Amino acid sequence: MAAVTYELKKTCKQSGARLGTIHTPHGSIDTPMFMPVGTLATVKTLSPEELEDMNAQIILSNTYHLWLRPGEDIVQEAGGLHSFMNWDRPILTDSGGFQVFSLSDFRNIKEEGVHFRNHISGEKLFLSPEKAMQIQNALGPDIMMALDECPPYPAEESYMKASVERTSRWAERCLEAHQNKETQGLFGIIQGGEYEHLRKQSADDLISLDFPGYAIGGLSVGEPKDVMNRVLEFTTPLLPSHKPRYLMGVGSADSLIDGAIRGVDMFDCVLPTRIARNGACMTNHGRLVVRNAAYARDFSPIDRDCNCHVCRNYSRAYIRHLIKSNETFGFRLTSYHNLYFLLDLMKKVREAIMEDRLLDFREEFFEQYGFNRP
Ligand SMILES: C=CCOC(=O)Nc1nc2cc3[nH]c(NC)nc3cc2c(=O)[nH]1
Repeated sequence: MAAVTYELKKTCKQSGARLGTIHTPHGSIDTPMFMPVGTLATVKTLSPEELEDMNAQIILSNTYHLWLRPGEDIVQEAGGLHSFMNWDRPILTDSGGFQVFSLSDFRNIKEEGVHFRNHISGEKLFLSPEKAMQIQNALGPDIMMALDECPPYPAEESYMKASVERTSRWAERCLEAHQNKETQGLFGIIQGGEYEHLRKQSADDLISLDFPGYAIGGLSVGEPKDVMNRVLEFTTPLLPSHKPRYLMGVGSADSLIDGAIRGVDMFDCVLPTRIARNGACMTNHGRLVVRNAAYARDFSPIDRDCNCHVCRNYSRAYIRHLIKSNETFGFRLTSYHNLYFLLDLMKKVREAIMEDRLLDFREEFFEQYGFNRP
């Protein structure tokens, strides 16, 4: 029995969107869905109980970061990530190092793997497909990601072609090195940049390896949104409809809706918790920077149309005061609200697909949120 399976439940009549359920050893996940990011085995400032309260179905953690701190051996001795962080729902690990790999000064990609610097100590490190699998097998997530190269944007077509071919060879090496096939699913990552024929080549290579799910990589790396949407338009149809599709690193409200419309099932992004720590909040009426002086005497909730615990119990004035005072509780309140907002948005997206009205929902949401119309 495969560790991770996907059940396609309904295809939207208005668009390429679909409803499904991903079954994993730690539970099932209704899609399309958003994954809160817990880089160092914690979704910053929030407890597992709070994540369950807001109906987070799955969270993401980072291979590279946990390899460095505390080390996958310690997590393994704790019984794996679920025991270590007291989270008994599904977990997905990605590299989390794509910034390090692509941005670090000393970064050298060879056939055997990637050489780069530890972003904390500066010491030289080496990560191969086999090492990435050994770390993830030790961490014990329900879904692991094959090691790939995420080229910078833009990239020369010749560079991208060579990179896609190496990523396909690395994907095969990851499959060979995979130890716990019965309890951990391994997803392949499609690359190819904005080149349609390279996306096809990458998809064909990885589909032939029969992964239980596929990620669309190489996006949300600085390209304009219309480029991302165009790449999704011709890439998602290349992927099997009976397997999940995961768009890596995407998490703004408009991109989640536009990705779902194009057939994406899974999303992750640090955006909601990262901007929260800067005192910025996602609301149904656009972004609200609650630390601004304008809110000093504003005793209304962050978002009058949000039903979360924070919006029902705390005011903008109070949260602004905490953020300005650098009070941890302030960051907890903005982080809780932002994650709730995106998880609730994906619930509304699933409902809209069920009622075959996702494009209408997009119009309404974009209008209310103030996104410039297409
Ligand atoms: C164990 C190794 C598993 O390898 C990976 O996780 N690889 C990988 N991660 C990404 C992360 C991204 N975040 C964004 N934007 C914020 N774009 C991303 C693109 C990629 C990508 O193309 N590949």
